[in-house]
Amino acid sequence: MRTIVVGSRQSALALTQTGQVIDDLKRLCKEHGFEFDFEVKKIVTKGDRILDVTLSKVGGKGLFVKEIEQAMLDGEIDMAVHSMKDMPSVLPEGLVNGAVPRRVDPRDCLITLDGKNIDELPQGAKVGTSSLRRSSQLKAYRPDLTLEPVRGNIDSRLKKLETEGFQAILLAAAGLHRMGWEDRITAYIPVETCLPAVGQGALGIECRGDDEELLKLLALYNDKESELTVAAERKFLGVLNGGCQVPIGAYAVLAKAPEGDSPAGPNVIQLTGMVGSPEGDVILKETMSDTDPLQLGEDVARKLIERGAEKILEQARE
Ligand SMILES: NCc1[nH]cc(CCC(=O)O)c1CC(=O)O
Repeated sequence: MRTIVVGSRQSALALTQTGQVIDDLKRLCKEHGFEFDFEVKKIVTKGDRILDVTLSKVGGKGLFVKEIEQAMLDGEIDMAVHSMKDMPSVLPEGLVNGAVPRRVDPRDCLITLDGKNIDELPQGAKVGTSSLRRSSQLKAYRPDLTLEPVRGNIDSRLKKLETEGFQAILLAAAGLHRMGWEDRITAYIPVETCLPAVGQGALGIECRGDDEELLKLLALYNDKESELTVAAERKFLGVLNGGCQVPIGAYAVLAKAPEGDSPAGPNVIQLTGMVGSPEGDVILKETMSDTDPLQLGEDVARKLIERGAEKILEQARE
C-alpha cells in the first residue's frame, strides 16, 4: 500500500478542499482497485506569511504555490490541491496538472449583514474587496459604491464585515460552498455583471509528471468539461499576460448542442473575456466560440487587444 502525501497550505479553505479531494480519491480507489492511502502534510508558504501586505506588489500569486511545488520536486510530498485561480499559468519542469475535478459555482457573491442585495445597498455604501476585477466591475455597475480593500483568508474577511464597518463584502461563492458556509451568501452576482476570475470555482491537482500510478487515478477524477473551459480561460489570461494589477475576468461554458444533435460531435466552447480599467469606467468584453480551447482563448484575447485592451494593460505595467 503506497501512502500519497498531500501538501496543503494551512488555511481553513486549503485544508477543507484538500480533505474533500482526498475523500473523492479514496472513493475512486475503492471503485477501481487502487491501493493508495492518503496523508496531509501542512506547508506554510511565503504567501501565508505576508498575507497582510499587498501581495501583488511582492511577487503575486505564485507565492502560495512555490514552496509546495519545491516540496513536490524534492519528493517530500506527492500531490497538492490548488484553487485554479491561484495556480500560475506555467508549471515548473517535472510537475503537471493531473486533473481538473468538476467545477463548482464560478460566481462571486455578496455578503451583507442585513440581507440587502447589490441594487438595495444604500447610496455610497462601503463594500469590501481586494480584487481589482471585482471592484472594477462593481464600480461599472454601481458607480456610487465605495470599494475598499479587505484582506486575509475568507474566515477573517467574514469577520471584518462585522468589525470594520463594511456594508457588504464580495467573495467567491465556491470557497463559501466548500466551507459549508453558503448560508452566509446574501446574493449571487450574475456573471453578466461580474465576470469571474479565470478558473474560479475549479481546482487543479498537481503532481510529478513521472508519477504514473497516481496520474492514472487522477485521470479518472478529471472532468473533461471543466478541463476544456478552464483551459480556454487560462490561455486567454496567458496571452494578455496580466498580473493581478489588471482587472481581468473570463468565463467559458460548453455551448449546448442543438436539440437532436449527436452528443458525439466536438465540444463547442463559448468564452467571454473582459479587461477593465481599475475605476470601472472602461469595461471591454468579448464573447466567441470555438472547438479548440487554446485557439479560443487566444482569439478572445487578441480581439480585446485590437479593441484597446493593450492601453489598459500598459497603464497597469507602469
Ligand atoms: N483569492 C483567494 C481565493 N482563492 C480561491 C478562492 C475560493 C474560490 C475558488 O476556489 O475559486 C479564494 C477566495 C475568494 O476569492 O473569495
